[in-house]
Amino acid sequence: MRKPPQPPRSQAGPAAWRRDRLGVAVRAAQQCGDVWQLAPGVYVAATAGPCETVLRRTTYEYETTPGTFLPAKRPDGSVPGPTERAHGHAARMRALRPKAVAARIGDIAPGAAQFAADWPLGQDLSVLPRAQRVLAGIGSRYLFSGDAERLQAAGARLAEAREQIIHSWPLPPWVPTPARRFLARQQAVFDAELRAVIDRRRTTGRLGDDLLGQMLRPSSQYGLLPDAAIIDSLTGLIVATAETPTRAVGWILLTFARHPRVADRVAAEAGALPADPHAVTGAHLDRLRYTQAVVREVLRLYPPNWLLARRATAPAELGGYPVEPDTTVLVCPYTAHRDPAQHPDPLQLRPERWLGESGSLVVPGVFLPFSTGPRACEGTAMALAELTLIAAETARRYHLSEPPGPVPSHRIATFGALTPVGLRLRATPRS
Ligand code: HEM
Repeated sequence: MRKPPQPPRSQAGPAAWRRDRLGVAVRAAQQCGDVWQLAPGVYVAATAGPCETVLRRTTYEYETTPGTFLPAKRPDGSVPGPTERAHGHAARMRALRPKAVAARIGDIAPGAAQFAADWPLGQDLSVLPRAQRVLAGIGSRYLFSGDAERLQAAGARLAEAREQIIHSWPLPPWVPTPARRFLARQQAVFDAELRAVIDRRRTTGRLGDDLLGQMLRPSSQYGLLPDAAIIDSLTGLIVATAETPTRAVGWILLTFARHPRVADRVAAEAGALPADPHAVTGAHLDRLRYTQAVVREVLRLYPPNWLLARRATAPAELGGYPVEPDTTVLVCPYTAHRDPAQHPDPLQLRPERWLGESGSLVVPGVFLPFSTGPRACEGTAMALAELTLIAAETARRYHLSEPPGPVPSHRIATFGALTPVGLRLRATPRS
């Protein structure tokens, strides 16, 4: 059977992969083209066409692998059926679709402004932990409004437990490692807190207009969503609202430090935002066109999920090669985004490529930071809104710079994500 090309072992064997995954992926895409083989039974989709095919055919010929936000299987081994999945998706999207997000900008903007306003001056600040705290706060408010405080602490511990699992050694699933026991304990605490909130809202009849409220409402098509599905969804969402956007904030702020002229233009545009963040509306956000272009350009260059994993469930074809069931297919937005056929001068930061002649936003080529197809990111609109506001509020207050001296401001980690680990930046007030 015809197989995709495999780069020489010295360049892409297990040792090279462990040392420098990103470098291996970039070189292999240059040498081998659209689809290449990392190991027997592990294919990598490197360019736009194959990446989009795999993502769009997920749930048909491919499935997501465990570890993504909404697991295929519950911890008790039960599997939500297709109707329950569709129902859960519809309930979440009632609160996450672009119009719903635009209507709740007033819940997002104060957190974004606070992130900027509270930046401690005169020191090299460790950016990611602070961004994570603020994003977790914005996320919890969006999910739980008045109950946010109660659930945020348990949610943060759950996210921490999940992080430990991602970075622990991959032992068979039945081994009760300390990290797995910690995760199970934190999941139980979060479940109990959330159940208490759900019970209270049902008893009082005040379901709420937040995401939880949308999930508690019956749908005309499906009726009431089972509690297990609500808890699953909110477990995934509480992690999703803080985890990936934190990395994106890191890349955006690092970009400001390295491209001061881009930051200046964002700052000028942000001057039109109301001084009171509670007064910010969807219309204000819409007008931040250049800032939105910068956010997209940074996500193109540094997709926080640079490699997405799928498993073939049925015979398929990819880039002219047959794919057998059980093959792992890795989708690489990082190399797809840096293909000159999609984005000319792909290594250059050029926010203007996202702006059409009339200044409106356009999509100039492949753009997969949020994936695409049936399992694409449900939080795209919310993420773009909060990243745009955090970028605008920070740039309008400060010049950012990397600490001087021989120590790098961050190191790039690519284990399950593309992260500027340990990123430190210094802020100097504008004017
Ligand atoms: C910069 C910010 C974000 C990025 C880059 C991002 C990216 C992604 C990507 C690539 C996936 C697909 C993962 C895969 O296919 O394996 C995904 C899934 C998901 N994201 Fe996001 N995300 C972001 C923020 C958010 C936010 C703020 C939320 C919630 C409000 C969210 C909710 C979800 C959910 C629920 C899924 C799972 C969808 C499913 O499995 O059907 N994400 N995200």
